[in-house]
Amino acid sequence: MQNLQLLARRTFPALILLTLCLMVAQSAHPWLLRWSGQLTYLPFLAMGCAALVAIKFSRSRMTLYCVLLLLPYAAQLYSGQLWLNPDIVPLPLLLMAAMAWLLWDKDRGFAPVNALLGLIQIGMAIAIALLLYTRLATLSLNWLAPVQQWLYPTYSAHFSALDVSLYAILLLTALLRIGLSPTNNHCVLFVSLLLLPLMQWHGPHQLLSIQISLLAMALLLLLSVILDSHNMAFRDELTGILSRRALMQYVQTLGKKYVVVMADIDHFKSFNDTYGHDVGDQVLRLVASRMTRVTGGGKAFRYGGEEFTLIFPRREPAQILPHLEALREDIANYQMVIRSPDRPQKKTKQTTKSRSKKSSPGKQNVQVTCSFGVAERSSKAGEFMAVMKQADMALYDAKKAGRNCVKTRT
Ligand SMILES: Nc1nc2c(ncn2[C@@H]2O[C@H](COP(=O)(O)OP(=O)(O)OP(=O)(O)O)[C@@H](O)[C@H]2O)c(=O)[nH]1
Repeated sequence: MQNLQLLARRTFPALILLTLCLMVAQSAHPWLLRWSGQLTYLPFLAMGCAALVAIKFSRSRMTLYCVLLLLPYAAQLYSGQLWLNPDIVPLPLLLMAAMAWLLWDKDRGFAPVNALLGLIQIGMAIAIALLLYTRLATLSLNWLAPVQQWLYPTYSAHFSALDVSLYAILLLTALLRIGLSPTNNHCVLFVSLLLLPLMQWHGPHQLLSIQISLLAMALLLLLSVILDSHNMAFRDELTGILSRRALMQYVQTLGKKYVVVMADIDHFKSFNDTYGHDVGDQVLRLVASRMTRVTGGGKAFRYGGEEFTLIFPRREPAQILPHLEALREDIANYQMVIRSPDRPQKKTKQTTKSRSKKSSPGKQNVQVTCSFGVAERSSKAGEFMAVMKQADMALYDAKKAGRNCVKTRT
């Protein structure tokens, strides 16, 4: 479910942009037509820039995608409608097979051996698709009759029923991949795949549509690299929430009134010792996701280790305490379902308040608690670091008071 939400969030804006571009191209506004002659080389330039940035960021797949997307465009410019010749297999379809294959692979970088491996993979994917296509094209595929009927008469000059079926299969495999791993990178690569059927379609203003879509795609590819780099810099890798670096940048924007909360998972060391580091990581992710749901205008960051920082701008401690209590209870009452650790559990003395009970096989329900220390910016503690120190001392008070509670320092 979470994957689907991510997928939709990361794919729809790109799809909408591409659709708008196509609509603009199809409108064939006289102004656009006047400029269309100048657009011939722009897609090469834009995709070339995207490829260079991708190389800089070691995105080997993205670089290959840029090249593969330009191939049918170049073929169209320089050799006419190569793929409409019935003796020749559609080039975009073959390239889509290579791109769908690459989507399942990982970025291999540009070391000569890896680059060679990448090229061999592309060659193999194209060869297999070519073989399949030529074999299937000779068979009588009666079961494709409904597709053929649907194509006739609008699209049959451009796509055979076999083409449409293979495009659909390739798109589904690509969709499955991004469904399983909806990273920014995968989503934008998936959207670029969708341009390939367009390259085979030979309708009105096709060249203009391809040119504008390629320009938009180059922009999207560039944006995805920037977004991913931003995420790497400002999001915590393990939990996905904002990181300490993001916190330090955020505090620059704070006014004169705010509250800082330091939160810490109780007895996390013994939790790690009991269940293993991997389960500890799962718990950190779960606690982090609860922290981000804090109400009352708070913003959550992972400070480091099992410590989190919450910032409440323009608030006083009295205003946020009910929200912190709600968060503390929410975490304490939450039955976290974790995958059982592979390694056998060590018998440890029950110093931890983390309780566990068996649920379904392979899964366990565990509960963890957190302690919170609160401090506000005041004339005594004017600098952010001083306020944070106060919050840290309040956290220490909470630990001393038995944990799973909220303490305030003024
Ligand atoms: N699994 C996992 N453990 C981490 C991570 N970062 C820090 N830790 C562990 O968190 C534990 C922190 O333990 P302590 O600082 O002793 O605190 P505690 O056991 O939570 O005890 P109290 O804070 O006093 O309640 C250490 O065992 C660290 O190894 C992480 O990213 N993943």
